Amino acid sequence: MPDSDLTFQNLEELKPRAEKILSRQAFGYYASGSESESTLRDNEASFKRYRLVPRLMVDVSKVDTTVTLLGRKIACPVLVAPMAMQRLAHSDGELATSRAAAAEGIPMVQSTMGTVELAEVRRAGKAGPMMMFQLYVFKERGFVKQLVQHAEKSGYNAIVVTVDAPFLGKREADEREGFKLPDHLRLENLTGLAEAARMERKVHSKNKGSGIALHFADHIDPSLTWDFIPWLHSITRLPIFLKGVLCPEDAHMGVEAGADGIIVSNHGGRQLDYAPASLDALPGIAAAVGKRVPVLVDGGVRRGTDIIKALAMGADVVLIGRPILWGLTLGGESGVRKVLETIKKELRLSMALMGCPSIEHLGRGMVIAPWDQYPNARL
Ligand SMILES: Cc1cc2nc3c(=O)[nH]c(=O)nc-3n(C[C@H](O)[C@H](O)[C@H](O)COP(=O)(O)O)c2cc1C
Ligand SMILES: CCCCC(=O)C(=O)O
Repeated sequence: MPDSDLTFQNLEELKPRAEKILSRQAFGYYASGSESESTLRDNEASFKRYRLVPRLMVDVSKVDTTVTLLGRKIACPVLVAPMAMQRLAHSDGELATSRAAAAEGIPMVQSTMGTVELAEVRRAGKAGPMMMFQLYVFKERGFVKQLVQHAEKSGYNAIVVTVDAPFLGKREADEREGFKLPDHLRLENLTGLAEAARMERKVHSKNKGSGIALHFADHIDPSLTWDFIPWLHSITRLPIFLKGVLCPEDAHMGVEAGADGIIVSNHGGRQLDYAPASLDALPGIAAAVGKRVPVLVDGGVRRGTDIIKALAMGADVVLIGRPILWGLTLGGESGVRKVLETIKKELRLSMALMGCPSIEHLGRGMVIAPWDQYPNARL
């Protein structure tokens, strides 16, 4: 597939361009949310509801976007969100994303459901600051143990357990299109295991409806409870982040159960429709966590100003999902690099315009919610 023209101004213009290149099945799988896609739309819409109040007369001749996560310095407070099946977008798939993220000094989170084997993806990103492995919890715990320990040995620096998916959400585009993984691709982390052969058949199955939803229902454990976290700690030394938290009480229970990080997320609007927009859920969760562990957020981050809003409202780092897949579709490694470069540049300029020479200058007072008063407003 020839790489297309990589002149673009911003991340918001990429989706229609990727749609022209991808198959209907692949675009539907990547772009869609669940049911009426209310949460999917609300993720981006929520960022647009908040306003920023710049501060003036601060020396912003130098702007430092770096932050520290798990003791490692990263180029800016951004991670590449875990996303399955990246070879649907480009033949280099996860390898391209991993190289691009490393070159930009940004950590990638690798999905369990990758189409390149996890150790290869880690090797491709060895020049980067770190990588995390996203875990889906299979009913077969022996398999989970093997997967996690393999990720640890391969050099991943943290485990991200996705806790919002006891079943896959009802994604009607996938049902309509009968979404399956094409025959030339494999879920490479699941091969070589007895269990995997049966799973693979399901993912490629000729059954009507979404192949991945069927796979999920068969093999992912919907009985997961908080005692899973101490068990996971018992089989790995890696820090454990929980992804998919939307309720302050769950954030608190997660930290009590031993989580080393909380990711506020509604899975890009792909799980429970009418779940709150991630940004709206964030302040309550940040308050409940109370700086005991890092708080991350994803869903709808498309602009440098979105990163500023999320950080000012209590996040330490954001994750970016779909725009990475659109960049990968357009131009493989170069496409992903351009996406990350673009948002980094926007972040740097907006920080300067906000009067923030470094990330710790960002605070709640700089963001106005629709229900807040403007500073010193006279009614
Ligand atoms: C195509 C696609 C595949 C995804 N696969 C996974 C996955 O394997 N594991 C996971 O925890 N989240 C997965 N997610 C959710 C993302 O990690 C992230 O929460 C979401 O996409 C962020 O929202 P955004 O796309 O609006 O930036 C996936 C999202 C998309 C769009
Ligand atoms: C079977 C792959 C599921 C990946 C996922 O989490 C998603 O599509 O949202």
